Amino acid sequence: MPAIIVEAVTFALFGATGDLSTRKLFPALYQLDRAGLLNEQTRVLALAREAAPPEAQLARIEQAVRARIAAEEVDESVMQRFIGRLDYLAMDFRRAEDYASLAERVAPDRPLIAYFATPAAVYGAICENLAGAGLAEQSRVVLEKPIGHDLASSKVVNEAVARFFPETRVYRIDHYLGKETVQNLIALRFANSLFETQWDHNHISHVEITVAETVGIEGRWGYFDQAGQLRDMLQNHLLQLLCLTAMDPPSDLAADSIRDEKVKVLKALAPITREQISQRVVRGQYGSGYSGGKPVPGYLEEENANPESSTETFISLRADICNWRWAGVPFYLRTGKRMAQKLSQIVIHFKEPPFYIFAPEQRSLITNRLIIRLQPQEGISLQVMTKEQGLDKGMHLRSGPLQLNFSETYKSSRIPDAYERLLLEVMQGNQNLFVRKDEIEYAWQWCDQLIEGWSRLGDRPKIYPAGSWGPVASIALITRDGRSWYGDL
Ligand SMILES: NC(=O)C1=CN([C@@H]2O[C@H](COP(=O)(O)OP(=O)(O)OC[C@H]3O[C@@H](n4cnc5c(N)ncnc54)[C@H](OP(=O)(O)O)[C@@H]3O)[C@@H](O)[C@H]2O)C=CC1
Ligand SMILES: O=C1O[C@H](COP(=O)(O)O)[C@@H](O)[C@H](O)[C@H]1O
Repeated sequence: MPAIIVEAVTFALFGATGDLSTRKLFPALYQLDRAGLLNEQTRVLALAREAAPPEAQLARIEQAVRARIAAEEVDESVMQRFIGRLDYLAMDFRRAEDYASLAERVAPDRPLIAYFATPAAVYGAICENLAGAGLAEQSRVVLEKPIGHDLASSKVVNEAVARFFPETRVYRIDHYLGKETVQNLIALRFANSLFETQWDHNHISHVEITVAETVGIEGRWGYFDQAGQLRDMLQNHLLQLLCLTAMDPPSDLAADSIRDEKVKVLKALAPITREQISQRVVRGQYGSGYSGGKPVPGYLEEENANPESSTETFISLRADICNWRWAGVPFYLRTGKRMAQKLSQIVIHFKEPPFYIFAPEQRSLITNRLIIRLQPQEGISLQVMTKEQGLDKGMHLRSGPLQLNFSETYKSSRIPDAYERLLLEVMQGNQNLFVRKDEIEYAWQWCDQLIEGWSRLGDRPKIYPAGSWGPVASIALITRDGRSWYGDL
């Protein structure tokens, strides 16, 4: 029996035939049902434009769920219960008159969770039409990223939503915040005095945040080419990871206490001037190469590609946080598609001890690092120095890990997908893992200066082979500071 009691809601999924709903949201809802975390009375309304018979749509959803969960996770009785909660309604989200049929299906006495798995351009119309149908008061709205493509356009989206919904009922998704290991950052930092007392410029020399993917752009060229890796990944996921790593301790776990601290970090990010861009930021684009041992095309050779595109599929940069805690501690961020390995990790590099007493030739060995692995093999590893074993060894140092691999250590618990956690939090009315309007806007403000700098400089991305760690210039970026990216093979 689950310890959590979740109230009954009507869950309206706008964009139910889309990629995100099919691959992530319906499977996540099924998993919540399987875990006993959907109230018996909860109903799911699948909404999209396609005028297919509801039975056909429900069969399609069932098929999609089965295809995306492990065989041992298919429980036929849960599947029947889950499908029994669903209803499909064909509507055009921009047409106010289509909302009358929606309103008939919404229980008046329960929260309505309106999840917008549609392009952001439709968010404003959905909000207005929900309000027009008298559904706004009971609704929590969930907005998918990206919110806009720069500061100005994100304000337009946020303002369109704010006309009908107060911030306390707006849930902006950044799915990285739903990942177990990302939430663990809060536990690691603030439930262990061991780390928090070391968490500043006195003890830490630099921090690396890597989110490397092996996938290319493939069928998503149209969307991705308008965005690029800065907008698709850095503006949201990497800056959120930076905030959670760098923020001061919140006074409690209330959503706004955490979000206030994250905003302070974003406000303290040093601008990167046009003169600094070439030294501090590297843009890359993958050329042809190998992925998983197979040859793969370059970005410009993907289906429907514009061969002139200068959109980046990789970015690395050095960020500096201008505050007391982080003065002089660079944060090196990098993220890219078609890289050598799928790997998301935060590496905290601690400073050398203040006085050195061991053999001089061993000095370069001395290093303490905390590695927070988000994916794959979620876990935490602390590299510490010890003495080599044996009578013949003398005081020879070696570096070894204190390791916590979550799936090995906590064998009984499956690691839930980020969307399962986030859907559950919305149903509970908890905004901790969602991004507030000002966070989005400060993050855009910082990214806009980079976009503007590149455009003024006429910067073109540097080509890197698919299956590598990005352009050589990215290695130079960190080597210039006498450091190297941790763990690149
Ligand atoms: N796919 C992903 O992995 C991720 C997606 N996102 C975000 O999630 C959102 C959805 O993305 P994705 O699923 O890929 O997009 P899709 O284009 O695959 O799906 C969009 C859905 O919205 C429906 N829709 C759009 N406009 C209307 C309308 N006026 N009336 C009725 N239905 C409409 C579409 O129906 P129809 O086909 O009939 O147009 C479709 O069901 C986007 O904001 C995206 O940025 C964020 C992170 C990852
Ligand atoms: O938001 C996005 O995230 C995915 C990567 O997510 P992950 O959970 O697999 O790390 C990325 O591929 C996609 O381009 C981006 O829109």
